[in-house]
Amino acid sequence: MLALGRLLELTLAAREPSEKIQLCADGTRLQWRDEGVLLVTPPAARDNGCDLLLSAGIHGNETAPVELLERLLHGIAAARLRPALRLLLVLGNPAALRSGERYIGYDLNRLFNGGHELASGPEAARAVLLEQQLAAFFTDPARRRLHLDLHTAIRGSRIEQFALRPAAAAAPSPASLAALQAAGIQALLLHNGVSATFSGLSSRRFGAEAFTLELGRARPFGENAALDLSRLEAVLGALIEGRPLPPGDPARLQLFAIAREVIRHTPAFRLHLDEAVENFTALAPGSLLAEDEGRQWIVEEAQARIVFPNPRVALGQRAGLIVVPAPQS
Ligand SMILES: O=C(O)CCC(=O)N[C@@H](CCC(=O)O)C(=O)O
Ligand SMILES: [Zn+2]
Repeated sequence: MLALGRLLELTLAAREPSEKIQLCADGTRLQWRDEGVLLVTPPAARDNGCDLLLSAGIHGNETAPVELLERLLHGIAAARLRPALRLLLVLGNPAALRSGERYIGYDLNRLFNGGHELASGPEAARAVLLEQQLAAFFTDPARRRLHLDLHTAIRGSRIEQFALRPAAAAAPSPASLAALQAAGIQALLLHNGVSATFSGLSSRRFGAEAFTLELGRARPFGENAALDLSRLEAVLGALIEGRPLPPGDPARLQLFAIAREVIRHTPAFRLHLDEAVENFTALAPGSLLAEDEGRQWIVEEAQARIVFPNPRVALGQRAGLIVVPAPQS
């Protein structure tokens, strides 16, 4: 195995490779760009004009997607997978991956699109570095730009695998929706405001078609055997090699809009949901969902469901999303 094929091992050990550039047997070039950031360039004759950013580990306790990227990279390094596009692989938060925590000081996925200006410490520095890496990767406006940021969720979910799309000028393309469905994604949540997330950055600043994928529940390294990511792996393998993707049916994706964000403003914040309540659980109309000093969140929306309920977020951060079904376009 080429040393640069061991991106995860190097990153977890906080080691830099002695050689920063290596060639795979099929002519693919691997370049270590920085800690946890690897650029994969195909031979020019195979390049199909697409720039694909695949990221995982933006949250350090979300390991299944990191293991998935590692498997893909091993395939590339061994020339079993022959890339036909430029690919940037990013392990988002190396320090948090080493400690197995969601984050060290600040949630990295709230620090993009200018969010780092109010923060400090390892995540603020990492957000700046990742923005620079994206600026160096997405340079040619003539190339197709895609970003999939892979996550797992803190809680169980009535819909196990789903995607979130940052607000963007253009509606998601039918081809992308078909690809998501083929990859095992069952639902899509459409953000409606500026997101300080990594996918929000690639969408807003670099015009990439970007999605955050939620791929089951967050567990430590080595404990992900029960999670089946084989459909996503097949789609990513085909995308990387420029092969036709497995067929998918966009009509089978459930669409949701974000009706309201519940924000924890003060230490007095209370969320009136049991710890066992799963993502996409229905919320009873008229019920008191949360309260904070002088504020109440009462469920007003028909067919509302809760996603990412978390009363322990930092002050000023999102403690849950109230989502509602959106019309299929
Ligand atoms: O399970 C949870 O509460 C959070 C899981 C997670 O990390 N989700 C992402 C979603 C990002 C987006 O809205 O695109 C996050 O909270 O950063
Ligand atoms: Zn996450």
